[in-house]
Amino acid sequence: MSDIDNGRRLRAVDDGLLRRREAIADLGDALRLLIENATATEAPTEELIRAAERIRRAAAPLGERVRGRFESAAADDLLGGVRLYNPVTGAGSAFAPPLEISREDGLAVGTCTLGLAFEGPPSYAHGGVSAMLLDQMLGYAVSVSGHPGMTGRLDTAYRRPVPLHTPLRLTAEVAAIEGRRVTATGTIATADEPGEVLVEATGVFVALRAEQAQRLFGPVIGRNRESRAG
Ligand SMILES: CCCCCCCCCC(=O)SCCNC(=O)CCNC(=O)[C@H](O)C(C)(C)COP(=O)(O)OP(=O)(O)OC[C@H]1O[C@@H](n2cnc3c(N)ncnc32)[C@H](O)[C@@H]1OP(=O)(O)O
Repeated sequence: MSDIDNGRRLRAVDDGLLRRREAIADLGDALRLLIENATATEAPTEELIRAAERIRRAAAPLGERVRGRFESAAADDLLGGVRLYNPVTGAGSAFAPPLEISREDGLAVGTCTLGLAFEGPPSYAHGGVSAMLLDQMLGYAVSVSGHPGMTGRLDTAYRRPVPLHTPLRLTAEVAAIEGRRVTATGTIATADEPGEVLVEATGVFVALRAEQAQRLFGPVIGRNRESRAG
């Protein structure tokens, strides 16, 4: 194959992957709308019955070709950090708020707005959801510090309830690196009052030894490499 043909082939692969990722994000948006509306709805009972039937019909074709536990999604790039179905940040996840994270002067900063699907105490976020957001924020800060690890411990202090339907601002940063242990801290506040901390967390992340990483993730990473090569 000539270089030109090869270049065209690679561009076609890139265009196909890009299109699939956009389609996954669009499906994720539709699912998140469905979940929020299904949680907030006060529509008549007959409408709920019809909706359940329509949703089952829409889900069926998606279930015809599915991946197993040890296969990463075709549109993901595990080693490149692209995880479209991450339950906190994934654009394709029906479950994710989704949380968007960026870096500002060495600080990880996250933004999201939680809907009624995340309600714990009436009109406020469930405490487990706050812990989930902070686990991701701290894990991100630890990962971009160049010392990735798994959460060994996550301590959360709930100072004030986290309001729903309110833009939130989250932060995280690495506080200490001691051998395989990395300690990170983070906060949740509203975007309007970033100085008033609603929830704060301290997490200890532990870097895996090579044999641990191989034992836990070997089957998935091996398949990911094979599919990239193919
Ligand atoms: C851009 C990408 C962003 C990605 C963000 C992802 C965020 C999400 C992250 C997660 O949610 S990870 C999933 C939840 N976590 C787990 O499932 C971890 C389950 N636990 C384990 O697999 C093991 O317990 C663990 C790997 C954490 C530690 O086991 P080891 O056998 O390697 O620990 P070891 O006993 O050798 O201890 C190593 C060091 O870590 C310390 N350590 C271990 N477990 C600890 C713990 N739980 N708390 C505090 N320190 C801990 C331990 O004291 C020791 O410190 P020193 O080296 O200073 O002596």
